[in-house]
Amino acid sequence: MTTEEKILDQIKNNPILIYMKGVPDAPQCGFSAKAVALIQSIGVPFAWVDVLNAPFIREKLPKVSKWPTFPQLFVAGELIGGCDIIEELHKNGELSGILKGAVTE
Ligand SMILES: N[C@@H](CCC(=O)N[C@@H](CS)C(=O)NCC(=O)O)C(=O)O
Ligand code: FES
Repeated sequence: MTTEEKILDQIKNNPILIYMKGVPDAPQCGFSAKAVALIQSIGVPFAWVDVLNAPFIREKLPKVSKWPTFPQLFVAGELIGGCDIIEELHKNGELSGILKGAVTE
């Protein structure tokens, strides 16, 4: 499997997936820490990939998703965005519905 195929596979098979730096219990960057904390605050199960531990994915994902930075949140196969967008969706009350909708699909 190529790195791109692996990425597409991960996105397809995990209804909520965050590519982040570090792991949810020990994020290695403030942006990833904030993003994952907001997702955790909704209380839905989610998958994660630590790009610091997956250098090929770190290199390839921005080309696949056309999003240059980490974190990157995918819900139901679609890119939602990074930390700023997750924060915005949390503030305007949309994050919960987006995440819960994906889990019960
Ligand atoms: N404003 C961005 C902040 C994220 C960001 O700037 N990430 C940088 C530093 S962690 C990044 O991923 N750079 C590319 C890399 O490290 O591979 C967001 O909303 O997610
Ligand atoms: S690792 Fe330095 S800003 Fe994210």
